[in-house]
Amino acid sequence: MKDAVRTSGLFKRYGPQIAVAGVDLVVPAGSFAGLVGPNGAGKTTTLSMITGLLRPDGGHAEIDGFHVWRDPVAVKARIGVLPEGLRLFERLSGRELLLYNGRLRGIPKAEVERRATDLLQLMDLAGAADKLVVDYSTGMRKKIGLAAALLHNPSVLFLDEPFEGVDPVSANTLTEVLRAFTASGSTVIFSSHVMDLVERLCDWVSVMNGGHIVAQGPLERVRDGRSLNQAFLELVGGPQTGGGTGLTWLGQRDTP
Ligand SMILES: Nc1ncnc2c1ncn2[C@@H]1O[C@H](COP(=O)(O)OP(=O)(O)OP(=O)(O)O)[C@@H](O)[C@H]1O
Repeated sequence: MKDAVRTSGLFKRYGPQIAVAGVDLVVPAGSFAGLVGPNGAGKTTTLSMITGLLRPDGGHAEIDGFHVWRDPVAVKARIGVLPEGLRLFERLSGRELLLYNGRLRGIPKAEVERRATDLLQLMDLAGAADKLVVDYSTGMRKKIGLAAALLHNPSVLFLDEPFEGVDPVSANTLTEVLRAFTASGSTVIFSSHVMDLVERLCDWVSVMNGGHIVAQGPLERVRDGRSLNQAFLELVGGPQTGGGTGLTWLGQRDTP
């Protein structure tokens, strides 16, 4: 199977802090892939380097066989990105935001209008299409961000924590959209801390810890007969507290 994403020795350092320590990430085309890891594992830094938002200090990354830093235009035409801390044009309405993004991507006006209407409908945002983005809720922002990332029909979609702050109904809508997207042969890669969600959605998992990939492959192989949560805890090694929190004062009350 062709790989949608392949990195080799990807490396990034911030001063003395090594954020990504030589990552070989592989995601086969058509996968619904989860990138998981504890806080500070290097997930966002890795995704930023693969999507061309951050220049690596070493190693390289390919998308659909195109080199991210040598062939940025070909890569950017193929990817959709929903980054962490999404910045949107707040003074545009949801519809205007999509039309603007589509025109920037070079899609003819009539076609952008058709796609924008379809996506607003699908994301349950048709009623808020003419409302300014600044007045959108967190979940609505995620949905319009995802619509903008899908508008040009990318072959690989990168999502950093797409379900954070999203209510269960909207999460269900996002899930259905993403499932339909991968069913058509496209690839989704998303970072998440929610193991149940990754276990439910993904057929491929990469686990990061301390800037390294510590496990990677089909979900069943990474789980290896355990729940993904258990596998994750064993792989990244939870804190050794002997079963307690060590906070002997927590919950203590002086009796009057
Ligand atoms: N701009 C920056 N300057 C300095 N250090 C940074 C910067 N960005 C990230 N780091 C450091 O790099 C490491 C990896 O961070 P990163 O945000 O990639 O982790 P993450 O896995 O996405 O974490 P989380 O799950 O908490 O979002 C962390 O130790 C972080 O402090």
